[in-house]
Amino acid sequence: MKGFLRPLSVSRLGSIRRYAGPFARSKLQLDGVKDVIAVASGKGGVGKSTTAVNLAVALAKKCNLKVGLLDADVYGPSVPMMMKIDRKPDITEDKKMIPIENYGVRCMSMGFLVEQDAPIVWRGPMVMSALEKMTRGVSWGKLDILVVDMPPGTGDAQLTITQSLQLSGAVIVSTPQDVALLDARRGVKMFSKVEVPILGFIENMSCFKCPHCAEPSYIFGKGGTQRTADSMGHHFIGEIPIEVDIRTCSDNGTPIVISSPDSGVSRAYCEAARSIVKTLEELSKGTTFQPEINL
Ligand SMILES: Nc1ncnc2c1ncn2[C@@H]1O[C@H](COP(=O)(O)OP(=O)(O)OP(=O)(O)O)[C@@H](O)[C@H]1O
Repeated sequence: MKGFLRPLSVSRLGSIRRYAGPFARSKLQLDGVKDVIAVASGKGGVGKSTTAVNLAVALAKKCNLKVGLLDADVYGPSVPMMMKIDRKPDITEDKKMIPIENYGVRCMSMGFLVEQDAPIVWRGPMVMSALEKMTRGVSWGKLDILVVDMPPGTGDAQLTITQSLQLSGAVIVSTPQDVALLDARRGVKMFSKVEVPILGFIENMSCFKCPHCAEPSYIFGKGGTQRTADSMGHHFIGEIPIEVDIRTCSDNGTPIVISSPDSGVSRAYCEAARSIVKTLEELSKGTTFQPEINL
């Protein structure tokens, strides 16, 4: 798999010019890292971190890739708990942090650097500097994919990441609920503005299957994410149901892909991981289509 290279159309060049403002600086390519993908959601609490963690583990364990996980959600870092890591990173001689590995994934999170229950009450510039440290200041080593768990929303921190890191693409996570999908659309537009291809949508919490009679309940609505992806001309990667085990495994620090690798949900995460790898390969060969979006 190679880093993403895409010829720019005239209209895309136009949108670059529009955004050649204060953020216009060369994007950081992390040494030895082939692809960097963002896992994002417009709305908070839709399961973006859960998805990022399970995808990262699936990419490492099922696709046999060298994988890193950057928890860029500086205000609410979840990776330390979800990946069961509770120590501080070691530092190299040239003062770079060494990511901490668990379940075959090299992780870095603001949560490694602050006390677990300490509130992170930073203003914009501090967030920017923290993000800078967690990207440029980390010795990632050789990686096939670095998965970035983005902060929710489309504000300063998200823009900084999308404009300073050379992202190969973004995965959009949403529940099927209209209010989440509205924010997901905003997220897609943000990535389009900064020329980051959308790898596809994942629907999280798609339905709840009754453990007694297996009757599905569509708590947040049915099929909304697929419809949104279709309407925007993007790929629908797949759906993950709402299951108690997903939540308990996350809380225990053993992602479900590790604790129940043969479960239907784990298979769904692995399929999603394979689909993402395939799309990255197609993007690197220039054989996939990215729709133009009216911004
Ligand atoms: N498919 C699922 N089934 C059951 N619980 C889930 C599922 N996905 C996520 N959760 C639970 O929902 C809560 C929110 O998930 P998560 O922290 O991944 O969301 P997020 O979008 O990253 O949130 P934030 O906006 O705070 O970053 C967590 O308690 C998580 O364990």
